[in-house]
Amino acid sequence: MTGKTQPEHYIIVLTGPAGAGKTTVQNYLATEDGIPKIITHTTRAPRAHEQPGVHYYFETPESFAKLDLLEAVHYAGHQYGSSKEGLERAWAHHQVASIVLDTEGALTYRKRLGNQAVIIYLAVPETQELHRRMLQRGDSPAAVQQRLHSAETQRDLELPAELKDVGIYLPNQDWNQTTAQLQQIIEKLSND
Ligand SMILES: Nc1ncnc2c1ncn2[C@@H]1O[C@H](COP(=O)(O)OP(=O)(O)OP(=O)(O)O)[C@@H](O)[C@H]1O
Ligand SMILES: Nc1nc2c(ncn2[C@@H]2O[C@H](COP(=O)(O)O)[C@@H](O)[C@H]2O)c(=O)[nH]1
Repeated sequence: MTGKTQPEHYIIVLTGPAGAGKTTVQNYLATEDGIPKIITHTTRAPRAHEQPGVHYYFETPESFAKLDLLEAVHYAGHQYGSSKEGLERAWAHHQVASIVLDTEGALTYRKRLGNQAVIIYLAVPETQELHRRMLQRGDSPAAVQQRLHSAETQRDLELPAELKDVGIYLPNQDWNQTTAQLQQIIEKLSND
């Protein structure tokens, strides 16, 4: 026995409105810091570039109903959910993992995991910029309109009041500034 305590495990929860850059940041953390991504489940159809098991596990409403999920939400007409098994698999080999969630999911993770859930809210204040980014990503104009007008995207334009004291508010406009702030957060977690 060395008396040394085990390092804490963390889950970086990337949240914010549609098009804010959550997936882009998740990919960056995987490439730059070797932080594994937790793949979630959805009933929505894959986008042109998306592959099953890489971007999402794509489900039918029937297969989704059979999953054992840590949390699940409805977002813009589709179901999304994340499994406890996915988190445990990532934590078996890594101290830190990441997941992309809407703000409702972020709240659930915080309530269930406390300080182990590190909430990063990616902020892009101008709706026009979100619109531009989704079009640039290849979404159809109709899909962008539907997404931006959904109650969930409107809600996620702000960090929820319950997360104001615990979430990290990270404006994602200048990419160099975003990555500099991300590296500070990762360094702090690694030293814990
Ligand atoms: N700082 C940035 N400046 C300019 N464009 C950016 C920036 N960050 C991300 N993007 C671009 O914005 C688009 C949307 O990013 P991304 O798909 O990561 O958003 P998201 O938050 O995951 O969206 P959704 O919730 O709809 O899946 C992408 O084309 C991405 O390259
Ligand atoms: N609460 C959860 N939210 C999730 C999950 N997987 C993704 N998401 C969020 O849904 C919206 C829409 O995603 P999109 O890929 O269709 O643009 C976005 O905010 C994601 O962060 C999940 O398992 N649980």
